Amino acid sequence: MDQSDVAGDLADILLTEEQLGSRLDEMAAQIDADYAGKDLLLVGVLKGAVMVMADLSRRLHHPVSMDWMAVSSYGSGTKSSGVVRILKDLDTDLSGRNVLIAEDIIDSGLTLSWLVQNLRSRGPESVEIATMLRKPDAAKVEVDVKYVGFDIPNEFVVGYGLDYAEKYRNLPFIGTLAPHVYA
Ligand SMILES: O=P(O)(O)OC[C@H]1O[C@H](OP(=O)(O)OP(=O)(O)O)[C@H](O)[C@@H]1O
Ligand code: HPA
Ligand SMILES: [Mg+2]
Repeated sequence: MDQSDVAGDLADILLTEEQLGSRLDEMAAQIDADYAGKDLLLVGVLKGAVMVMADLSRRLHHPVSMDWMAVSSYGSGTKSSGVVRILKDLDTDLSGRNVLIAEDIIDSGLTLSWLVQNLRSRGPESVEIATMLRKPDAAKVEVDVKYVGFDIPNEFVVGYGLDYAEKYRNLPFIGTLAPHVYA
C-alpha cells in the first residue's frame, strides 16, 4: 500500500518504523540472554502478531521453533467482546517447552490472560509474553508481561499488524485513525 493512499485516514503517527525496529533490537537481545542454552518455542497469535513474529524472530541469535494460534475477540469492531474463540490451535505439544507468546498488543488484557491460562494447562516448562504494545490505562485484567515494546495511550491504533475492520495491518508504523474512518 502506498502510504499516501491511507494518509487521509490517519490522525497521527504514534511510533515510526525506526522506533519499532530499535525497540525490537533491544527486546531480542534481552530474550537471547534470558533463554541462552534453552529451547524456545515462539507462539504467534494470528493475525495481528505476524509482523512482530517475523521481525523479532529474525533478530534472535537463538534456535527457535515457531507455531501459530488464531484467536479472536475483536471481530470487526474497536471493542473487545471479552469472548475469546480459538480459530486455529497449535500443532505443537507444549510438554516441557519454553513458550514465548509473540503479540502485537495487550489492550484490555482479556485475550492474553485467557491464552496464558490455556497454554499453561498444557504442561509447558514456562509461558511468557512478548508484546510490541500495551495500553496500561485500558487493562481490565492484570497480565504478567515479560517483554513490552511500548506502553501507549488508550486510543485505538492501527498498523504493524493491527487492523481496523481488517485494514491497515500492512502499515510499517503505528498510527491512530481519523474520526471519519469510524463513521
Ligand atoms: O487485550 P485485548 O483487549 O484482549 O486485545 C488484544 C487482542 O486483540 C487483537 O486481536 P483481534 O481479536 O483483533 O484479532 P486479529 O489479531 O486477527 O486482528 C490483538 O491482536 C490482540 O490479540
Ligand atoms: N487496534 C487494533 N486492534 C486492537 C487494538 C487496537 O488498538 N486493541 C486490541 N485490538
Ligand atoms: Mg483485530
